[in-house]
This record gives sequence, structure tokens and C-alpha cells, in this order.
Amino acid sequence: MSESQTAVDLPILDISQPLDSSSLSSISEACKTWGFFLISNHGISKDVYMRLCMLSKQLFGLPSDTKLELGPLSSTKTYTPHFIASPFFESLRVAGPNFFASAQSSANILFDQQSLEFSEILQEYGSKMAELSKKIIEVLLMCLGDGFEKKYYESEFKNCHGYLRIINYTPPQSLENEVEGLGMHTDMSCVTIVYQDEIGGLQVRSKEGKWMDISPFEGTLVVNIGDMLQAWSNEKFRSSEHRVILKKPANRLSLAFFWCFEDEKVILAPDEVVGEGNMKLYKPFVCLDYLKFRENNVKGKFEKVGFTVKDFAGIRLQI
Ligand SMILES: O=C(O)CCC(=O)C(=O)O
Ligand SMILES: [Fe+2]
Repeated sequence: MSESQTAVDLPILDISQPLDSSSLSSISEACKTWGFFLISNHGISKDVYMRLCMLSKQLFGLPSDTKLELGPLSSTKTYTPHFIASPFFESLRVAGPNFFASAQSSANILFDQQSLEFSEILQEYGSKMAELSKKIIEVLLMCLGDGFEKKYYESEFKNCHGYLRIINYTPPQSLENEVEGLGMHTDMSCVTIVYQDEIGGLQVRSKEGKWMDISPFEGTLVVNIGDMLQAWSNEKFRSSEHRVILKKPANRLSLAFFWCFEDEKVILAPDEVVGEGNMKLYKPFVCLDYLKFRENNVKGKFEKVGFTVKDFAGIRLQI
């Protein structure tokens, strides 16, 4: 089957404009069906993106021993080396809200001379992502109900925080079989914003279990719903399984920004979000307890063992 036949057609939200009712309904629908949509006019210039890519490539090009000084066994634990997520995957985590300081502490260990450029650009990118995340949460609250952004933004989402993962996928040796760069998973965040390069390979699993391409689309970023928001919205939004397939013998770079509830938050869908006559699908749970639950399980393998947010806090009907 050709690529175009399996690509999913996602709505594009112009995040710089006030929302009209037709885009609100297409975003609602996409979040329900796919848990994914695209945003345009996001305010990240091509120049900032290119500079960040260049610096990231430099960083991942360093010798393995150097990178390992950042993790996973070192005190910083910001670097995830190959073979943890997959043989092709490596990543660097930069934590907010002070992205500058977080990037600087990694750069100090990696680079001999001070790399101010790296930290400055990450501060710019990270703070822009935090701003976008806030806007996206407001839009999603509007999707859930009239006036809900006023009602719930301050009381529920104001302590959200974000972190960035710069991901490098090294090219596979052979492309004869489909190669997974990152196995099937759901994100634990409220929302994730992904800047994927032109290589492609990000896929979402349909409710029927079919893998669909999320093709790169110039000028847009990919937004997806995570487990925290699936639970908080009582499944009005879907946290979909997704993965990355390596189809080309080329390096792939992506920037994934995760916007999450604070660790101590108790996640519980408000009655009004659940809606009259509907059942609550999740027991209240503490955010950090879910994160720990996921950490203690082997990464990936969602099909085999139950460890989604549904398994953790879902209310099961007695039949
Ligand atoms: O690399 C990508 O395009 C997506 C990465 C992703 O799904 C993740 O890091 O959770
Ligand atoms: Fe993901």
C-alpha cells in the first residue's frame, strides 16, 4: 500500500488566531478519534529550528562515552542511550521551567567550551513550547464545554510544567523489514507537541488497530493528547498509541515537548466534564503514582501487559 493511502488527515489549528466554531468542532472530533491534530503559526522560526537541529546533531555526534556522562547512570540522567527505548533511539532531556539552566548543566559536561548558544536556544524553544501548551489546553477546554477554559484553566492546569526531549534516531542497517525506532506507547502527559523533521515515520494506531502515518507537513507541529488528559477528560479525548517507524536510511531528529500536571496533583474528571448521565471512567489518582507505575513496567509491550492509565485507575464494570 502506498504511503498516502495510510496517512491520516488531521485538522490544522491556526494557533495565532481566535478560534471559530468550525475549527473547534474539527479539533474536538480529531481529539476524540485520533488524539492528534496539527498546529500552524506556532511562532518557532525556521532559523531557530535549524540552529537547534544543528546543535543537537553536534551533540549526538559526540563519542558515546562523553554522552554517557549525562546518563542513564550518572547523576544528571538527562541522556537516554541506545538500546533502552530501541537500538536506534537516543535522547537528551531538557527540563523546564528554566530550560537555560537545564541545557547549560548538560552542555557544561559535554562541551569543553561554554556553549551559550545551545542553552539560549533551548530557553527560547522551551518557553515558546510552554506558551503554546497553555494555549492548546485552553482550546481543549473550550472543546469540552462552553466557558470551561475560564472555569478550569486556573483551578486545574495552572501548575502544569513541561520538559523537552531531543530525540535522535540513527539509521537502521537494513530496511527489509519495518524497523521500529520507538515502539508503541502512549504519552503520560496532558499534551505533547512534536516537531518532526522531513523524514517522517510517526504513526498513530486507529481504534481498529491500524497503523496510520502522520506525515510531516511543512510549517506545522504535531499535538497529541496524553494519558493525564484522557483521564481528566473522562475519555472525551483519546491518548492514542503511537510509534516511530524508520523507513529511510537517514538520521531522524525530533523534538518532543511534554506538558504535564504537577506530580502531586490528584487527577479526577470534574462532574461537568463527565456530563450528566455518564459514568466516571477513572478513580481519582495522584499523578506521580501513575508515573511511577509506568516507570516500573518494561517500556513498550502495551499489548501484552496491562499498564496504561486505564489499567492503573480505570473503573471496571462488574459484568
Ligand atoms: O519522535 C517522534 O516523532 C515522536 C516521539 C514520541 O512519541 C515520544 O517521545 O513520546
Ligand atoms: Fe510519544
